[in-house]
Amino acid sequence: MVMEYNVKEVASEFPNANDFSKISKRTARTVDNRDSVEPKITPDQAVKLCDRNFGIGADGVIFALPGINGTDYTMRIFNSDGSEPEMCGNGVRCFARFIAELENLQGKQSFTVHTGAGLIVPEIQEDGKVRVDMGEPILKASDVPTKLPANKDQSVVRSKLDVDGITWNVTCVSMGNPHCVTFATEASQDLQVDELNLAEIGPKFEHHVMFPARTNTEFVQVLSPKHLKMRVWERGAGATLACGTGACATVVAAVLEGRAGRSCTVDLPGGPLDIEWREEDNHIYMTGPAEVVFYGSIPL
Ligand SMILES: N[C@H](CCC[C@H](N)C(=O)O)C(=O)O
Repeated sequence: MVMEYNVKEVASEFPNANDFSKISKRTARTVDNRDSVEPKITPDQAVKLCDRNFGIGADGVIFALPGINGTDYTMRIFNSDGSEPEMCGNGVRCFARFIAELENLQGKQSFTVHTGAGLIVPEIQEDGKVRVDMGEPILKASDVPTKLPANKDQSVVRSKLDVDGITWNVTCVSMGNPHCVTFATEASQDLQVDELNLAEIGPKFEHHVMFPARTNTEFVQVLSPKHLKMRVWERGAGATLACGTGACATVVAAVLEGRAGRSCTVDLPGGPLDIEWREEDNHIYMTGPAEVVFYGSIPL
């Protein structure tokens, strides 16, 4: 027997199930899961929710669960293909805004959130933007993970990667989830990111044998040492309009390759993010918007 649930009923069933969308143009649905340690919808249902033709449409589904080991909350994510990543940078800004709405909090707020990438601390600022302590980047090749041989200490920096006959220069960074960042191919030292066919090359990076957990891939153009332009093909979601962990990985890669400073604005198709890789604590801080733009419903 198929249990037909209209998402509104699901919402009424879970009175706080809500839809937070278009966070920095990365759309995410956030589910109030504070009363249960297991996600209230399955990965298959998340795929249905995310479907842009027969569902509401999103890049992923985020769950606000009870905290672990003293954190305020736990965040879990299902990508639009149903896979579960360790972390979602734009998603954690959705999460913070969602919690503030649920708990009717006003003004400056910060939360401790347990994630697959460890402790993450989003803070809603007076101007409404959300600043997130994204923790430290993970650079050890085997921890990204990548099978590419380390070529700078234990990390992969501006290394060669053959993708379907084209040699790309890549730097590999984990923000809890894997990222392959490229600024150039052997033949073209400066990418014109708007000219790239992401649908064609994205999956070849995502499923490349050198990335045993698949990878998110960022294609980057350096506009200045403080200003980068990036397009992303996301693991489990495809081409999205923004990727928070990807923007953080991009700045780390730019610093490691000597292309930019530690504080940059990263322009994504969905809007800019301000990223700082702070030398004092080696943490990365991401600042960007978070807003509700529409609600939807779907029978599950
Ligand atoms: N697709 C990503 C998860 C979402 C991360 C990204 N959208 C972000 O905002 O950080 C992955 O599988 O690692």
